[in-house]
Amino acid sequence: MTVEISYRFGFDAAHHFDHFPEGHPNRGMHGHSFHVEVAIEGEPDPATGFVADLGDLEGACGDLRKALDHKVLNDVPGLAKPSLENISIWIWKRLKPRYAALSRVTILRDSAGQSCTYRG
Ligand SMILES: Nc1nc2c(c(=O)[nH]1)N=C([C@H](O)[C@H](O)COP(=O)(O)OP(=O)(O)OP(=O)(O)O)CN2
Ligand SMILES: [Zn+2]
Repeated sequence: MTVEISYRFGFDAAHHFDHFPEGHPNRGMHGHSFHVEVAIEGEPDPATGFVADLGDLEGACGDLRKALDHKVLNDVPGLAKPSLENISIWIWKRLKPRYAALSRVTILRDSAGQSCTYRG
């Protein structure tokens, strides 16, 4: 029986988008609060009952949070264009080698009702 487990974390960060015209609020440096939900799908291991250890996943996400929180996202290596789309892909690339059964990375900007999901 396949189940999906997930872990959610938040971070606050700044970014800017150079493709918007001069004077547009998205062109200048501005900040957001983001939430990220990562999901792993699979069958529970009969020996443990776990698909993956959520404590271990929390640790892996903590490292990513450290790389993003209170940063200018454009300056984070690999995130020159820090859209929701590219942030979700950036997180996927860093978790997938450790979690082969990673099924989804969703990033949400709750305050604006916006989200993006990457499934590989
Ligand atoms: N497809 C995408 N479109 C846009 C993205 C994106 O990541 N993918 N991002 C933006 C900007 O980040 C923009 O700053 C979002 O602004 P807005 O929609 O006005 O949201 P708020 O400023 O209200 O968000 P708060 O965090 O509540 O301040 C634009 N388009
Ligand atoms: Zn923005």
